[in-house]
Amino acid sequence: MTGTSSQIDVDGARIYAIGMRTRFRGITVREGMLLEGPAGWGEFCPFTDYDDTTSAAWLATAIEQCTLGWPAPVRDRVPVNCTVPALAPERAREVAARSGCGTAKVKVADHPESLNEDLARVEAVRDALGPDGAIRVDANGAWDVDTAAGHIRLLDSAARGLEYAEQPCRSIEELAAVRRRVEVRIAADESIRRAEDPLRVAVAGAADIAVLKCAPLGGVRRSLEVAEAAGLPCVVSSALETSVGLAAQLALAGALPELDFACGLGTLSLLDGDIAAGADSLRVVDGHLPVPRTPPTPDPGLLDTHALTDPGRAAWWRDRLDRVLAVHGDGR
Ligand SMILES: O=C(O)CCC(=O)C1=CC=C[C@@H](O)[C@@H]1C(=O)O
Ligand SMILES: [Mg+2]
Repeated sequence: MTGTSSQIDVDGARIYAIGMRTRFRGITVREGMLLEGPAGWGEFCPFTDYDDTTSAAWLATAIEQCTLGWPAPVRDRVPVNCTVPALAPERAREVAARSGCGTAKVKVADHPESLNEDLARVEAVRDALGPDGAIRVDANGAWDVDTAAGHIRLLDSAARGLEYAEQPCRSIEELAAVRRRVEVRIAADESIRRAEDPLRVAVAGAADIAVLKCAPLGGVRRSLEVAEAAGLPCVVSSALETSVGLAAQLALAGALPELDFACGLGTLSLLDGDIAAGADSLRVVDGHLPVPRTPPTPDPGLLDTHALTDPGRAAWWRDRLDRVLAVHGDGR
């Protein structure tokens, strides 16, 4: 079941540009579009380097949100991790300590010579969380198998125990090889969201945990199907959305039958502002986020504050939406 794009107010789409507090994934300004439909607002924010075919899944997620809403959740709130970008140890310690989260995801392998910085960062985060905290690392596919096996062992001792290592290498075959060589659990992220067939990860024995992001998978309903077919414990993780798009990710986390790990959804703090206000703004409290039943409504003042004003960029987004609507093609 999907809604149709003909129900969206394309001309009324709003475009935002919000600065990042720390450069993340090479991004310093996050841009995206907010679309209104009969069920509320949805967010269309594929990263600017994604092509139209890849972006069609992001549009399907926004269309689901603003035309249909989501399946009923089985929980009211979700534990979340704090996300620690590739920062110096002092800043990393502060981010983890201030977050109020018992779990931290630490970015590693930011550049080829990063090992010593990575080790110092996870030590600092362990210091901030104390012995009961959980630490996971994310290498975004940067290592080859030998490097991954070596670095994961060293990071595991520096962290005094890693909860898991996310996407140490690029390919499914490499993930499977690393998984055979280390004791630490392996989570697949890009291997699931960029795959033609996300289920190959489980079949190939490449991961212990599946990271799900509903925007690249094409919506909450589709992600629930992937979770069921994968048969792995799942972690829902954000795509750096405002609260409007984060709400869909939380709807997914809220509807998963089992949720054994904290989710990577505490990312609003990486942005220098939000589009939703008050209780609609999904800021972490006591290491948790609520599961919204309906999409948050953008705040009119914040839509103006964060409106993308560069006419060239605005035209680029409007053209992109038109092209991706054509790819999505549901009879509009
Ligand atoms: O999972 C988290 O803690 C935060 C989200 C996060 O890390 C990511 C969001 C968006 C793009 C990705 O490069 C990145 C990831 O790899 O998981
Ligand atoms: Mg990841």
